[in-house]
Amino acid sequence: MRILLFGPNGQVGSELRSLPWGDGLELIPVGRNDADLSADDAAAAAIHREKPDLVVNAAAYTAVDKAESEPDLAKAVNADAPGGMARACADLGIPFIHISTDFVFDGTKSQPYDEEDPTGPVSVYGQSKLEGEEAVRAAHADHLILRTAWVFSPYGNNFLKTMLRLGAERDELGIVDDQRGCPTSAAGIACAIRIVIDRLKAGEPMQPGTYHYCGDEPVTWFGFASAIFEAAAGRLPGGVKVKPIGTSDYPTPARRPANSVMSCAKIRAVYGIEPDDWRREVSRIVDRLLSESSKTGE
Ligand SMILES: NC(=O)C1=CN([C@@H]2O[C@H](COP(=O)(O)OP(=O)(O)OC[C@H]3O[C@@H](n4cnc5c(N)ncnc54)[C@H](OP(=O)(O)O)[C@@H]3O)[C@@H](O)[C@H]2O)C=CC1
Ligand SMILES: Cc1cn([C@H]2C[C@H](O)[C@@H](COP(=O)(O)OP(=O)(O)O[C@H]3O[C@@H](C)C(=O)[C@@H](O)[C@H]3O)O2)c(=O)[nH]c1=O
Ligand SMILES: [Mg+2]
Repeated sequence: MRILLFGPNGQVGSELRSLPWGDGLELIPVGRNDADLSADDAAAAAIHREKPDLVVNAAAYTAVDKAESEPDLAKAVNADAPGGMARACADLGIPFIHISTDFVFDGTKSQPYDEEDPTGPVSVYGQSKLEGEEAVRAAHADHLILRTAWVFSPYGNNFLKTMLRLGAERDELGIVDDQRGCPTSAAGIACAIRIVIDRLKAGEPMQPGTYHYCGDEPVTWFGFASAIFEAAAGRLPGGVKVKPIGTSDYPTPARRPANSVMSCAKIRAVYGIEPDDWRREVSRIVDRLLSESSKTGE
């Protein structure tokens, strides 16, 4: 089974590449140099060229604040490109796995969001990702849209790495304590996707549709930061104090949902995939990053 992967150098893409492949599964990475997803039809051309058995899209425009001033680029990468991928997959009659976000919700629900809950993005990024979902659904029935949230990993840009960097530079950090969500390791997302792939390899049809997959325990960004600094305890130069603040104390170009906690009941019921144990993953990744930086003397 040949699997074409868009976004191989992002957080999720890197974790997917680091899984053991072979044994009947071949991963074909298609990076920015092979296909610039802001260009019309680049994605479809790559799919028609490679004729894979499955396409996984881990590429996206993920700079939430910057997207407010680059809406056309965000839409091209997050909406038009996945739509083109889905159409090419439909042409070839192959399944398509796409990743979306908790930021498609407006955050006004007080309970965890289900897959059927109404969407209502409050940012350009969220709107572009929602348009991507809609384009995929319209183009190809045999799709799986995995909505995830608050992704962290040793790779690329993410909140965990930002906290370790700022924590080493500053004595005190104010972190918003009135936005709740579910942190999710990129490794957990890669594992979830791999479970779906292994089922396909075993000859089972995909159970198409939209699924939520995220960390098992909701927190605020302040709670997430606190967990990161607990995991790093005693190992950051100077130490750092984390202070809870309100959204209004930390103005940003993009609005973010106040509650984007998602229920993972559906993916557990259909695929037997358990939510991510994000606290365990935070410890593992903080240990890895701090031991790497102590070796390189950074
Ligand atoms: N990060 C998060 O907190 C969350 C992410 N998600 C979703 O999960 C998925 C994976 O996210 P994550 O791994 O964090 O993303 P990253 O930002 O780490 O990686 C995204 C990848 O997309 C590639 N890409 C961006 N623009 C283009 C382009 N024009 N042409 C080709 N490639 C491009 C980047 O390539 P390059 O390396 O060359 O820049 C990068 O490798 C995305 O769909 C995202 O929306 C959902 C919820 C939370
Ligand atoms: C750096 C920093 C951020 N914050 C706040 C701002 C914001 O509300 C929150 C998180 O900031 P970030 O910019 O790191 O996170 P952000 O890029 O908004 O994260 C989002 O990315 C996209 C791609 C998604 O799909 C979402 O699920 C989510 O993970 O923390 C502070 O309060 N203090 C700080 O010092
Ligand atoms: Mg960010």
